[in-house]
Amino acid sequence: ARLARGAALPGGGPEARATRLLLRPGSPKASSSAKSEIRVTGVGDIDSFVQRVQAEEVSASNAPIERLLLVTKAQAAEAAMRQVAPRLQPGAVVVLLCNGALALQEQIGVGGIHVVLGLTTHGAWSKADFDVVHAGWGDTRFGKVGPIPESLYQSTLQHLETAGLGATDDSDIRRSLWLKLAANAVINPMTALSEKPNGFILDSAAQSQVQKVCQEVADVAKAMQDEGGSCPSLQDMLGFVRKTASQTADNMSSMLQDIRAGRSTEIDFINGWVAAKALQYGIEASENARLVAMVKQKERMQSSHQ
Ligand SMILES: CC(C)(CO)[C@@H](O)C(=O)[O-]
Repeated sequence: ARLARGAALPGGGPEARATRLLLRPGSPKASSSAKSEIRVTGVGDIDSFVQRVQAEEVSASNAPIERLLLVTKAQAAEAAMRQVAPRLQPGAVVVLLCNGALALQEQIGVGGIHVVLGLTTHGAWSKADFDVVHAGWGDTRFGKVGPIPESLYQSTLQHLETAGLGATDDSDIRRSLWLKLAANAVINPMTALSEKPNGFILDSAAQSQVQKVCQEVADVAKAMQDEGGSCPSLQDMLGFVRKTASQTADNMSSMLQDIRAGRSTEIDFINGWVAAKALQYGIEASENARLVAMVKQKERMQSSHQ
């Protein structure tokens, strides 16, 4: 197996290591009979497996939380943090593994906790509740963004490894998050608007728009360089965007999935954040702003048809 899964863990067995999945209050998933496992079906040579979980509403318990992996949609992250905040132990570690992590990091402020930022470029979609298709192989990495005791950080990485997420430590996570933001700023709105899989952005007809969006993201990254981390160049961003699109060529981006399901999208935390930062720094970002307007218009049209 390319990833070590909970089911294969030594000592304690899968039961002892089941991941606790906290669902939002009133989630219909909490009453599902399938809630003790997540079935993951790999496409092509990607492994299929079953991950044991213990799913319950966040309000079902007051048990203190020492380590939290936040994997909500970007627009749901702030509310989720408010719901778990009373349970977070002083010195707890919150690992943010959401699209738009650079934007969220500014928004999510709970005193007395350590934040670790993560990113993943794996392509996946949900067939049904607790039933996921792993459609494109990618990379998952984590990094420190503030002071955190080294032993606590290392043990958090160990937990993430044990849970099967891989534990690549990225010493320049902000740089990697800028690359990921460029991939999301290009792939997500362009595939949502064209209703095509991720490979669409590799078409020659898409190149001038890809270039414009990346140029604006690179300009904002450069302007914000003083806020920490090194800054990827435009060429680095273009290379990363194309690599991600070819690794996940047949996958439907999360934004296209949201549009098709009549849900709100993460556009405000991706292109919307780039456009807002550009305004703040007096930089031109009209292509990102245009994509925000078009995706919002499509969101409204789709939700009125649901
Ligand atoms: C990497 C990515 C673009 C793959 O589809 C994913 O982050 C997504 O869909 O949001």
